[in-house]
Amino acid sequence: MSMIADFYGSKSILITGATGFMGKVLMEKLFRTSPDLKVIYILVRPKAGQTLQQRLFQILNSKLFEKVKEVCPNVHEKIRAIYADLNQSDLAISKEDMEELLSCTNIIFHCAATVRFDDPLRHAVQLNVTATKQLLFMATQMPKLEAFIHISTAFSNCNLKHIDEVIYPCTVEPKKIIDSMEWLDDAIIDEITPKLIGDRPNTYTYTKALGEMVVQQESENLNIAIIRPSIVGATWQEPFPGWVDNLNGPSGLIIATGKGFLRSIKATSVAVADLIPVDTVVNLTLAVGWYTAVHRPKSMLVYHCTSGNINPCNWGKMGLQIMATFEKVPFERAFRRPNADFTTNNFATHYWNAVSHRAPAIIYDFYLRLTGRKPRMTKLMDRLLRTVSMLEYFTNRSWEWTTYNTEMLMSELSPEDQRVFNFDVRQLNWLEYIENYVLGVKKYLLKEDMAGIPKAKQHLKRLRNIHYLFNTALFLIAWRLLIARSQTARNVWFFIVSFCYKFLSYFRASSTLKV
Ligand SMILES: CCCCCCCCCCCCCCCC(=O)SCCNC(=O)CCNC(=O)[C@H](O)C(C)(C)COP(=O)(O)OP(=O)(O)OC[C@H]1O[C@@H](n2cnc3c(N)ncnc32)[C@H](O)[C@@H]1OP(=O)(O)O
Ligand SMILES: NC(=O)C1=CN([C@@H]2O[C@H](COP(=O)(O)OP(=O)(O)OC[C@H]3O[C@@H](n4cnc5c(N)ncnc54)[C@H](OP(=O)(O)O)[C@@H]3O)[C@@H](O)[C@H]2O)C=CC1
Repeated sequence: MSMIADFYGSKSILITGATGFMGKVLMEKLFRTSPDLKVIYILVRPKAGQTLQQRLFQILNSKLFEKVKEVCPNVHEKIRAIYADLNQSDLAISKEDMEELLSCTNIIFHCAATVRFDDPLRHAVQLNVTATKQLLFMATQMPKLEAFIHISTAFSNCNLKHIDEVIYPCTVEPKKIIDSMEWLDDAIIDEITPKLIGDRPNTYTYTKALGEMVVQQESENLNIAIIRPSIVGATWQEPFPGWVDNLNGPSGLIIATGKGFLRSIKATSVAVADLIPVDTVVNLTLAVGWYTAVHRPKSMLVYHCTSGNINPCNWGKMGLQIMATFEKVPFERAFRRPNADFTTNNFATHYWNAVSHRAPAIIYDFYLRLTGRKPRMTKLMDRLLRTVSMLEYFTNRSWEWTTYNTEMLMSELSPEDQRVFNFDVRQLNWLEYIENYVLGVKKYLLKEDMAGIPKAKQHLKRLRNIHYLFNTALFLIAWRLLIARSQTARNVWFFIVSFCYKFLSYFRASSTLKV
């Protein structure tokens, strides 16, 4: 019997960010392992013309929830979508909903955040700091609350090389930052942002660090824990391998590479690619929720959910495996043949961006224009290169995260819980995981059918022939230009042409003789 599953069996759980990548997997696992749980409250906002109920319907009817429907047929009755907007200072929760949340909630999983690297500081502070503070304030008024689990990121202190499971203070207090956002105008905020974020690469990592400080300062008598995952990737095992539903982290780059848009990136092959499967993060999160509520540690614990220190994989190995999978299962309608060159050199990066990325995009747009269509490739390429440049910080460094608390927790679990809520990444086979990841991207993100693989392979062969033809034409043009200027080149050219001519004449003569 799983103690963790049993624990959640009778609880009312509040999840923020339930419509996000991690939130969906968290809900799925909760329902699958504890189908008797009382209720899951999810804080949702309407989005893209969809109401709360439509969004919920879409999630529950997705492939991810297929197994849940078997073990918990009345799952829709156990989810309560509550209107909330974390962009608003009071979270915009109605009075009635607030009363229900305050009186019933047993556990909170706070996953909502803006994960955009370049969000304006004001917005990132609102989502990742102020909303967290507001939620903590709500938590202090919940008489039945047993644990508050805050999802942060392993990169909140990416300005350090060695990171322990402790909160590192930022130079300016979160309270001061929150207050200043109220009276500073956008232009001034933009101006001071680089000074505030200091040696962190973006507003995301900075505001997640501020969020951790808020959690520490506002915890009062709450039972709180913080989880810091590294780069969250597709599912490893549960509910099935390779599930992914957004372009963040490596997923977008896998598409860009597989479709042949991106052929070279600035990355250090030997740097650790600290990926962690989303189901591993979810298993740790649920185990932490149980441990925090039942064992009530004296101080707030931080748990690192990383892979690099115990089962490292580097970008080089990852790139090779991604490419090997493209050979077996290519993506459909690729723009160019996939290629993944990793370079650390700035000059080489600029060179490849010009030759391998921008030039083909310009040529393709020229072709689109000639055929009366709207050019779009240059714009897409600019966006892609911007995204890649933002990820460069993470593909050219390695970090050391200690995982004492995570290991301690593993030793506290029963063998059954270690199996059902497995977060031991030592068992992860990277080659298998990456292959499933690429397959998952193809199936669940690109919605491509496996039956289209022969056609995709044929398309790649055609692209290879076009590539050869293009290179030959380019060589001949260059050569023609050269012989116009150099006597030696001209002599060599005439020698080759006369040689070919003689060879062809001999061939023709000998075949006439045979007849
Ligand atoms: C061989 C291969 C090696 C693989 C090698 C992998 C290295 C991978 C390192 C990861 C390292 C993370 C380490 C931190 C881990 C955390 O803790 S953070 C959580 C993860 N967060 C992220 O990854 C967020 C990154 N993304 C962003 O911040 C924003 O999307 C960007 C990059 C600033 C782009 O902003 P934008 O130009 O306004 O674009 P946005 O509106 O978001 O989207 C525009 C278009 O680009 C597309 N797009 C968005 N993001 C992406 C993307 N990542 N890729 C492609 N297209 C994208 C959108 O679908 C959209 O397309 P359309 O709908 O217009 O057709
Ligand atoms: N993905 C990763 O690589 C990593 C993620 N993390 C952390 O994990 C957590 C979850 O990330 P992930 O699932 O990947 O992120 P997603 O971007 O997929 O999900 C973010 C969630 O937050 C919600 N949200 C954002 N703004 C608001 C708002 N104004 N009001 C209400 N809800 C809002 C989103 O709702 P909506 O659907 O309406 O937009 C969505 O449900 C975050 O805290 C992140 O910092 C940590 C390390 C790595």
